[in-house]
Amino acid sequence: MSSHGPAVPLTSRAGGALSGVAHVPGDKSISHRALILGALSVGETVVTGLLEGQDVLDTAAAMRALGAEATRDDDGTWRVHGVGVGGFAEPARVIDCGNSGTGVRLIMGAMATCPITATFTGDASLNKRPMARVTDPLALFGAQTVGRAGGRLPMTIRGAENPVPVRYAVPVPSAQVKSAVLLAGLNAPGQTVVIEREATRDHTERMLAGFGAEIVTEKTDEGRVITLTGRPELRPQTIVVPRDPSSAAFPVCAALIVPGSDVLVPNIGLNPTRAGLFFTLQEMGADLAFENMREEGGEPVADLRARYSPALAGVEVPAERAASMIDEYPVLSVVAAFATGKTHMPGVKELRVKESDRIDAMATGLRAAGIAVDEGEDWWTVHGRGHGAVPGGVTVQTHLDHRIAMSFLVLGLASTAPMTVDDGGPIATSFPVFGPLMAELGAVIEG
Ligand SMILES: O=C(O)C1=C[C@@H](OP(=O)(O)O)[C@@H](O)[C@H](O)C1
Ligand SMILES: C=C(OP(=O)(O)O)C(=O)O
Repeated sequence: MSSHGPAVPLTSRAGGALSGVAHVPGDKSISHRALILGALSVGETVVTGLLEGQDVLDTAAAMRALGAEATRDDDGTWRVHGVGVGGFAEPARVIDCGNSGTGVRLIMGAMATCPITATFTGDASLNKRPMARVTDPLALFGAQTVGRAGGRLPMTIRGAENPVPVRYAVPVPSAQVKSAVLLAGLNAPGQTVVIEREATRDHTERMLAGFGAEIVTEKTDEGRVITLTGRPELRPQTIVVPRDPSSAAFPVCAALIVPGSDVLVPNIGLNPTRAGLFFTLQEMGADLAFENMREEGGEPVADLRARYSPALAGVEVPAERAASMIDEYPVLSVVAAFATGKTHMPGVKELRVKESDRIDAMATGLRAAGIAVDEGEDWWTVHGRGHGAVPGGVTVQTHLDHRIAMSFLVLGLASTAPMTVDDGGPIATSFPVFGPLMAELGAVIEG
């Protein structure tokens, strides 16, 4: 949906220890992919634990617009009746992906090798984000695109009538670009090869294999070389979506900085291509444990236990870890404010093209809250003040960015004075139960 109604200011304040069990919702990345691959298989895919955030609901609506069925049972189970690889129907209306880069980029990939035309749009944030990174490789398959200047939405894609397979080295570390190319490759006869220098989240590869596609990943000097054989018959699956590590990050980080806290966040997906934040927090001295490590539905899963950590210290976050924690830098920068010393975060240019320019949004808000931040095009450094020494006491702008909103609300739970965000509405895109879940732990967040 392109807009979420009037702005919803929210204020958080220090109100005592956080404790209890936080059941965060399903993984956003896996939820999008479950709907899209379900729509591309023949028969019924059953999904439990799907994230019912607006980003994913917009992808479900898009799958319906393209001819698949996607329905929800009363108990929250989702059923997708797919149309098969290459079977998408031409949508009668513009496809509105709301706030979701993942949704629009993966769907553009999936339709680009079908002989249909579709027009995509999004909200004010999504319509500013770069799409050429996806439409450039899609053109190699034979798709044609007309969009706004700079490769921005709204944008119309005419899918290739006779798609050809592609060999493509992804120029930026992006799972969305990699996934768009692989999904386009599904309906191209022959082998599509995607090469990525830095490993990004591999849910598309894992799930394609689960649906029965022939897909092989080799580690070479060039990086990861992923080869997909086109035109498979995808077999419908039963998918149990693990809980989202990117959402778990918020109660975990809050527990580390609020004195006396002890929080358990169960069943969190810990795919190594997603878990970088938790290792970084441990390096900073966080009291964070992975309990009950196991494998569920092809993904590693654990229960996270986070306790107040009075002696956090700033660290150098290795640039090569960036892709595995790219969405977690905003909340890491909040923890860094409560640590002593500098936390330096290099190799993070991609943060500038998310729902907002996340380096700019966080640096501006942190400075207003009394924390020194240095920044360059692809790095930033937070100068921590330590526990009890973060002033807060300001209103910050969230720029239609859910992670900026949640990060500053976490900061306000431990700063000297309360923090207000101008608009908490976008939180519903990825973590619709953030407010009640944090309240249940004892957090004071008021509208
Ligand atoms: O593939 C995905 O599900 C995602 C990939 C990442 O984006 P990029 O591919 O742009 O890095 C991430 O920021 C986003 O939240 C989800
Ligand atoms: C970057 C994000 O999402 P997307 O790119 O799907 O909008 C995010 O959820 O932090």
